[in-house]
Amino acid sequence: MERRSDKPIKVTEVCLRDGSHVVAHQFTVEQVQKIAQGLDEAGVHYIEVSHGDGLGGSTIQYGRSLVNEMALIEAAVAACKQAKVAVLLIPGVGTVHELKQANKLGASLVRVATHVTEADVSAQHIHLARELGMEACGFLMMAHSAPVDKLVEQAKRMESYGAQAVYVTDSAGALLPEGVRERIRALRDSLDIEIGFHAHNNLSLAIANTLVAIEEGATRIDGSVRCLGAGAGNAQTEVLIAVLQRLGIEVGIDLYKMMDLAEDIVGPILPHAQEINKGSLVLGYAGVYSSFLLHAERAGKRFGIDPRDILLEVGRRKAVGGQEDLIIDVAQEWAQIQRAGV
Ligand SMILES: CC[C@H](O)CC(=O)C(=O)O
Ligand SMILES: [Mn+2]
Repeated sequence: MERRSDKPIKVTEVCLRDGSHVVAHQFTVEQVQKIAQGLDEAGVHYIEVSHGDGLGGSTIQYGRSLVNEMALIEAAVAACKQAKVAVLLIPGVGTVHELKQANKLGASLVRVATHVTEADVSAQHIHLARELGMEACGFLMMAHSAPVDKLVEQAKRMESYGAQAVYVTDSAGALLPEGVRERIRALRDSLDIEIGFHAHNNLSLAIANTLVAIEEGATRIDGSVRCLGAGAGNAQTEVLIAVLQRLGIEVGIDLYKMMDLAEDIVGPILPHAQEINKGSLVLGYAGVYSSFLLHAERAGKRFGIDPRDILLEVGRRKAVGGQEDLIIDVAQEWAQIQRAGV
Protein backbone atom coordinates (compact mmCIF):
# COMPACT_ATOMS: atom_id res chain seq x y z
CA MET A 1 0.00 0.00 0.00
CA GLU A 2 1.30 3.47 -0.91
CA ARG A 3 1.05 5.77 2.11
CA ARG A 4 0.91 9.55 1.83
CA SER A 5 2.86 9.93 5.08
CA ASP A 6 6.15 8.34 6.05
CA LYS A 7 5.63 9.04 9.76
CA PRO A 8 5.24 5.97 11.98
CA ILE A 9 1.71 4.89 12.82
CA LYS A 10 0.71 5.27 16.45
CA VAL A 11 -2.18 3.22 17.77
CA THR A 12 -4.52 4.43 20.47
CA GLU A 13 -6.43 1.63 22.17
CA VAL A 14 -9.86 2.88 23.16
CA CYS A 15 -11.45 -0.17 24.82
CA LEU A 16 -11.07 1.36 28.29
CA ARG A 17 -12.92 4.50 27.19
CA ASP A 18 -15.15 3.77 24.18
CA GLY A 19 -15.69 0.26 25.61
CA SER A 20 -16.99 1.84 28.77
CA HIS A 21 -20.30 2.39 26.91
CA VAL A 22 -20.58 -1.36 26.31
CA VAL A 23 -20.23 -2.24 29.99
CA ALA A 24 -22.50 0.64 31.03
CA HIS A 25 -19.46 2.32 32.64
CA GLN A 26 -18.99 -0.52 35.14
CA PHE A 27 -15.24 -1.16 34.69
CA THR A 28 -13.46 -2.24 37.86
CA VAL A 29 -9.95 -1.23 38.90
CA GLU A 30 -8.82 -4.83 38.46
CA GLN A 31 -10.14 -5.04 34.90
CA VAL A 32 -8.50 -1.77 33.93
CA GLN A 33 -5.23 -2.77 35.55
CA LYS A 34 -5.13 -6.16 33.75
CA ILE A 35 -6.13 -4.80 30.35
CA ALA A 36 -3.75 -1.82 30.54
CA GLN A 37 -0.89 -4.13 31.53
CA GLY A 38 -1.65 -6.47 28.62
CA LEU A 39 -1.81 -3.59 26.14
CA ASP A 40 1.39 -2.10 27.50
CA GLU A 41 3.23 -5.41 27.23
CA ALA A 42 2.00 -5.83 23.66
CA GLY A 43 3.54 -2.46 22.75
CA VAL A 44 0.41 -0.33 22.23
CA HIS A 45 1.39 3.35 22.09
CA TYR A 46 -1.54 5.08 23.81
CA ILE A 47 -4.27 3.71 26.06
CA GLU A 48 -7.32 5.91 26.53
CA VAL A 49 -9.02 5.67 29.91
CA SER A 50 -12.06 7.73 30.95
CA HIS A 51 -15.81 7.43 31.29
CA GLY A 52 -17.25 6.57 27.84
CA ASP A 53 -18.36 10.17 27.43
CA GLY A 54 -15.00 11.45 28.54
CA LEU A 55 -13.83 13.00 31.78
CA GLY A 56 -16.76 14.05 33.95
CA GLY A 57 -19.19 11.81 32.06
CA SER A 58 -20.36 9.94 35.14
CA THR A 59 -23.83 11.49 35.41
CA ILE A 60 -27.46 10.37 35.36
CA GLN A 61 -27.69 11.60 31.77
CA TYR A 62 -24.83 9.46 30.46
CA GLY A 63 -24.67 6.73 33.10
CA ARG A 64 -22.86 6.60 36.40
CA SER A 65 -19.45 4.93 36.58
CA LEU A 66 -18.99 2.09 39.04
CA VAL A 67 -15.53 3.40 39.93
CA ASN A 68 -14.39 7.03 39.78
CA GLU A 69 -12.49 7.42 36.51
CA MET A 70 -9.55 9.02 38.34
CA ALA A 71 -8.98 5.73 40.18
CA LEU A 72 -9.11 3.94 36.81
CA ILE A 73 -6.61 6.38 35.28
CA GLU A 74 -4.32 5.87 38.26
CA ALA A 75 -4.54 2.09 37.89
CA ALA A 76 -3.76 2.27 34.17
CA VAL A 77 -0.78 4.58 34.69
CA ALA A 78 0.61 2.24 37.36
CA ALA A 79 0.22 -0.75 35.03
CA CYS A 80 2.09 0.83 32.09
CA LYS A 81 5.82 0.75 31.57
CA GLN A 82 5.95 2.26 28.07
CA ALA A 83 2.42 3.11 26.94
CA LYS A 84 1.10 6.61 27.48
CA VAL A 85 -2.26 6.98 29.17
CA ALA A 86 -4.66 9.26 27.33
CA VAL A 87 -7.98 10.79 28.32
CA LEU A 88 -10.94 12.06 26.33
CA LEU A 89 -12.56 15.36 27.23
CA ILE A 90 -15.74 16.86 25.81
CA PRO A 91 -15.71 20.54 26.87
CA GLY A 92 -18.63 21.12 29.18
CA VAL A 93 -18.94 17.47 30.16
CA GLY A 94 -15.37 17.56 31.45
CA THR A 95 -13.76 20.72 32.78
CA VAL A 96 -10.25 22.08 33.28
CA HIS A 97 -10.50 20.78 36.84
CA GLU A 98 -10.75 17.15 35.71
CA LEU A 99 -8.08 17.66 33.07
CA LYS A 100 -5.61 18.93 35.66
CA GLN A 101 -6.49 16.05 37.98
CA ALA A 102 -5.99 13.44 35.25
CA ASN A 103 -2.69 15.02 34.29
CA LYS A 104 -1.49 14.94 37.92
CA LEU A 105 -2.27 11.23 38.00
CA GLY A 106 -0.07 10.67 34.96
CA ALA A 107 -2.32 11.04 31.89
CA SER A 108 -0.08 12.61 29.27
CA LEU A 109 -2.35 13.03 26.26
CA VAL A 110 -5.82 14.52 25.97
CA ARG A 111 -8.16 14.29 23.02
CA VAL A 112 -10.50 17.23 23.13
CA ALA A 113 -13.72 16.12 21.46
CA THR A 114 -16.33 18.37 19.90
CA HIS A 115 -19.12 17.95 17.41
CA VAL A 116 -17.65 18.34 13.93
CA THR A 117 -19.00 21.89 13.55
CA GLU A 118 -18.12 23.13 17.07
CA ALA A 119 -14.31 23.14 17.22
CA ASP A 120 -14.22 26.60 18.79
CA VAL A 121 -15.23 25.19 22.18
CA SER A 122 -11.99 23.16 22.30
CA ALA A 123 -9.66 26.18 22.47
CA GLN A 124 -9.45 26.52 26.25
CA HIS A 125 -8.78 22.83 26.89
CA ILE A 126 -6.22 22.46 24.12
CA HIS A 127 -4.37 25.54 25.38
CA LEU A 128 -4.43 24.27 28.95
CA ALA A 129 -3.20 20.81 27.95
CA ARG A 130 -0.22 22.32 26.17
CA GLU A 131 0.53 24.55 29.17
CA LEU A 132 0.48 21.44 31.36
CA GLY A 133 2.97 19.79 29.01
CA MET A 134 0.44 17.27 27.77
CA GLU A 135 0.03 16.18 24.17
CA ALA A 136 -3.23 17.60 22.84
CA CYS A 137 -5.31 16.37 19.94
CA GLY A 138 -8.61 17.49 18.47
CA PHE A 139 -11.33 14.89 17.96
CA LEU A 140 -14.04 15.98 15.51
CA MET A 141 -17.03 13.77 16.22
CA MET A 142 -19.82 12.77 13.80
CA ALA A 143 -17.44 13.61 10.96
CA HIS A 144 -19.78 12.01 8.41
CA SER A 145 -22.37 14.71 9.04
CA ALA A 146 -20.48 17.75 7.77
CA PRO A 147 -19.24 18.62 4.28
CA VAL A 148 -15.51 18.23 3.72
CA ASP A 149 -14.79 21.98 3.56
CA LYS A 150 -16.49 22.45 6.94
CA LEU A 151 -14.42 19.65 8.44
CA VAL A 152 -11.24 21.25 7.13
CA GLU A 153 -12.22 24.66 8.50
CA GLN A 154 -12.90 23.17 11.94
CA ALA A 155 -9.71 21.10 11.97
CA LYS A 156 -7.69 24.22 11.11
CA ARG A 157 -9.17 25.93 14.14
CA MET A 158 -8.01 23.10 16.35
CA GLU A 159 -4.56 23.30 14.78
CA SER A 160 -4.47 27.02 15.51
CA TYR A 161 -5.27 26.35 19.20
CA GLY A 162 -2.22 24.08 19.46
CA ALA A 163 -3.59 20.62 18.65
CA GLN A 164 -0.82 18.26 17.55
CA ALA A 165 -3.19 16.01 15.64
CA VAL A 166 -6.81 16.17 14.56
CA TYR A 167 -9.00 13.10 14.25
CA VAL A 168 -11.73 12.33 11.78
CA THR A 169 -14.10 10.62 14.18
CA ASP A 170 -16.68 8.38 12.56
CA SER A 171 -18.85 8.30 15.68
CA ALA A 172 -21.79 6.67 13.91
CA GLY A 173 -19.76 4.22 11.85
CA ALA A 174 -21.59 5.76 8.89
CA LEU A 175 -18.72 6.70 6.61
CA LEU A 176 -18.13 4.72 3.44
CA PRO A 177 -14.54 4.30 2.18
CA GLU A 178 -14.75 7.15 -0.34
CA GLY A 179 -16.06 9.45 2.40
CA VAL A 180 -13.03 8.60 4.50
CA ARG A 181 -10.70 9.10 1.55
CA GLU A 182 -11.95 12.57 0.69
CA ARG A 183 -11.93 13.72 4.31
CA ILE A 184 -8.44 12.50 5.18
CA ARG A 185 -7.05 13.68 1.85
CA ALA A 186 -8.48 17.17 2.32
CA LEU A 187 -7.07 17.40 5.85
CA ARG A 188 -3.67 16.11 4.72
CA ASP A 189 -3.63 18.80 2.02
CA SER A 190 -4.56 21.57 4.46
CA LEU A 191 -2.90 20.89 7.83
CA ASP A 192 0.68 20.68 9.04
CA ILE A 193 -0.12 18.43 12.00
CA GLU A 194 -0.85 14.71 12.15
CA ILE A 195 -4.23 13.33 11.08
CA GLY A 196 -6.02 10.61 13.02
CA PHE A 197 -8.92 8.31 12.28
CA HIS A 198 -11.41 6.72 14.70
CA ALA A 199 -13.75 4.13 13.20
CA HIS A 200 -16.89 2.33 14.35
CA ASN A 201 -17.73 -1.01 12.80
CA ASN A 202 -21.50 -0.61 12.46
CA LEU A 203 -21.40 -1.14 8.69
CA SER A 204 -18.54 -3.66 8.93
CA LEU A 205 -16.16 -1.11 7.40
CA ALA A 206 -13.95 -0.18 10.35
CA ILE A 207 -10.82 -1.97 9.16
CA ALA A 208 -11.36 -1.10 5.48
CA ASN A 209 -11.97 2.55 6.31
CA THR A 210 -8.92 2.62 8.59
CA LEU A 211 -6.76 1.29 5.76
CA VAL A 212 -8.06 4.02 3.45
CA ALA A 213 -7.28 6.59 6.14
CA ILE A 214 -3.72 5.26 6.48
CA GLU A 215 -3.28 5.27 2.72
CA GLU A 216 -4.34 8.93 2.60
CA GLY A 217 -1.89 9.96 5.32
CA ALA A 218 -3.50 9.28 8.71
CA THR A 219 -0.86 8.30 11.25
CA ARG A 220 -2.88 8.24 14.48
CA ILE A 221 -5.17 5.25 14.44
CA ASP A 222 -7.73 4.03 16.96
CA GLY A 223 -8.70 0.47 17.66
CA SER A 224 -10.48 -1.50 20.33
CA VAL A 225 -9.35 -4.98 21.24
CA ARG A 226 -12.09 -7.56 20.64
CA CYS A 227 -14.14 -4.63 19.24
CA LEU A 228 -14.81 -3.41 22.77
CA GLY A 229 -16.27 -0.05 21.80
CA ALA A 230 -19.71 1.50 21.43
CA GLY A 231 -22.13 0.08 18.85
CA ALA A 232 -20.41 -2.76 17.01
CA GLY A 233 -17.08 -1.52 18.37
CA ASN A 234 -14.17 0.15 16.62
CA ALA A 235 -11.52 -1.23 14.29
CA GLN A 236 -10.64 -4.46 16.11
CA THR A 237 -7.08 -3.77 17.21
CA GLU A 238 -5.63 -7.28 16.93
CA VAL A 239 -7.18 -7.71 13.47
CA LEU A 240 -5.84 -4.33 12.38
CA ILE A 241 -2.34 -5.25 13.53
CA ALA A 242 -2.51 -8.53 11.58
CA VAL A 243 -3.72 -6.76 8.43
CA LEU A 244 -1.06 -4.06 8.72
CA GLN A 245 1.62 -6.73 9.10
CA ARG A 246 0.33 -8.45 5.97
CA LEU A 247 0.65 -5.09 4.20
CA GLY A 248 4.22 -4.75 5.42
CA ILE A 249 3.37 -1.88 7.78
CA GLU A 250 5.11 -2.50 11.09
CA VAL A 251 3.71 -0.65 14.09
CA GLY A 252 5.72 -2.38 16.81
CA ILE A 253 2.78 -4.17 18.46
CA ASP A 254 3.05 -7.88 19.26
CA LEU A 255 0.25 -9.69 17.44
CA TYR A 256 0.19 -12.82 19.60
CA LYS A 257 0.11 -10.78 22.80
CA MET A 258 -2.83 -8.78 21.45
CA MET A 259 -4.64 -11.97 20.43
CA ASP A 260 -4.09 -13.52 23.87
CA LEU A 261 -5.30 -10.38 25.63
CA ALA A 262 -8.41 -10.35 23.45
CA GLU A 263 -9.16 -14.01 24.08
CA ASP A 264 -8.20 -14.46 27.73
CA ILE A 265 -8.85 -11.10 29.40
CA VAL A 266 -11.19 -8.95 27.32
CA GLY A 267 -13.48 -11.66 25.87
CA PRO A 268 -14.62 -12.91 29.30
CA ILE A 269 -15.68 -9.45 30.50
CA LEU A 270 -17.88 -8.65 27.50
CA PRO A 271 -21.58 -8.66 28.42
CA HIS A 272 -22.22 -10.12 24.92
CA ALA A 273 -20.14 -10.75 21.82
CA GLN A 274 -19.45 -7.53 19.91
CA GLU A 275 -21.29 -8.29 16.71
CA ILE A 276 -23.20 -6.21 14.21
CA ASN A 277 -26.74 -6.73 15.40
CA LYS A 278 -29.85 -4.95 14.21
CA GLY A 279 -29.29 -2.06 16.61
CA SER A 280 -25.68 -1.36 15.67
CA LEU A 281 -26.44 -1.79 11.98
CA VAL A 282 -29.12 0.91 12.24
CA LEU A 283 -26.58 3.25 13.90
CA GLY A 284 -24.36 3.10 10.82
CA TYR A 285 -27.28 3.13 8.41
CA ALA A 286 -29.00 6.13 10.01
CA GLY A 287 -25.85 8.00 11.08
CA VAL A 288 -26.50 7.92 14.82
CA TYR A 289 -23.96 8.20 17.61
CA SER A 290 -22.70 4.73 18.53
CA SER A 291 -22.97 5.49 22.23
CA PHE A 292 -26.75 5.95 21.81
CA LEU A 293 -27.29 2.22 21.27
CA LEU A 294 -27.66 1.11 24.90
CA HIS A 295 -29.84 4.11 25.69
CA ALA A 296 -32.14 3.31 22.74
CA GLU A 297 -32.32 -0.36 23.71
CA ARG A 298 -33.29 0.58 27.26
CA ALA A 299 -35.88 3.11 26.05
CA GLY A 300 -37.26 0.52 23.63
CA LYS A 301 -37.85 -1.92 26.52
CA ARG A 302 -39.30 0.79 28.74
CA PHE A 303 -41.83 2.03 26.18
CA GLY A 304 -42.43 -1.30 24.42
CA ILE A 305 -41.18 -0.18 21.01
CA ASP A 306 -38.51 -1.26 18.55
CA PRO A 307 -35.18 0.50 19.28
CA ARG A 308 -34.61 0.70 15.53
CA ASP A 309 -37.57 3.08 15.22
CA ILE A 310 -36.08 5.26 17.93
CA LEU A 311 -32.66 5.30 16.30
CA LEU A 312 -34.02 6.09 12.85
CA GLU A 313 -35.95 9.04 14.24
CA VAL A 314 -32.96 10.23 16.26
CA GLY A 315 -30.95 10.07 13.03
CA ARG A 316 -33.62 12.07 11.18
CA ARG A 317 -33.43 14.73 13.88
CA LYS A 318 -29.64 14.85 13.50
CA ALA A 319 -28.99 14.42 17.21
CA VAL A 320 -25.50 15.33 18.38
CA GLY A 321 -23.50 13.86 21.24
CA GLY A 322 -24.91 14.82 24.61
CA GLN A 323 -28.53 14.63 23.43
CA GLU A 324 -29.22 11.30 25.12
CA ASP A 325 -32.38 12.80 26.65
CA LEU A 326 -33.79 13.15 23.13
CA ILE A 327 -33.89 9.34 22.97
CA ILE A 328 -36.48 9.27 25.76
CA ASP A 329 -38.52 12.04 24.11
CA VAL A 330 -38.54 10.21 20.79
CA ALA A 331 -39.42 6.89 22.44
CA GLN A 332 -42.29 8.45 24.36
CA GLU A 333 -43.69 10.17 21.25
CA TRP A 334 -43.31 7.01 19.17
CA ALA A 335 -45.10 4.92 21.80
CA GLN A 336 -47.96 7.44 21.86
CA ILE A 337 -48.23 7.38 18.07
CA GLN A 338 -48.32 3.59 18.10
CA ARG A 339 -50.97 3.49 20.84
CA ALA A 340 -53.09 5.96 18.88
CA GLY A 341 -52.68 3.72 15.85
CA VAL A 342 -51.63 6.66 13.68
C1 LIG B 1 -19.83 10.37 23.51
C2 LIG B 1 -18.36 10.40 23.24
C3 LIG B 1 -18.06 9.44 22.13
O1 LIG B 1 -18.17 8.12 22.60
C4 LIG B 1 -16.68 9.74 21.58
C5 LIG B 1 -16.38 8.78 20.52
O2 LIG B 1 -15.66 7.81 20.70
C6 LIG B 1 -17.02 8.92 19.21
O3 LIG B 1 -17.60 9.99 18.93
O4 LIG B 1 -16.94 7.96 18.44
MN1 LIG C 1 -16.08 6.17 19.41
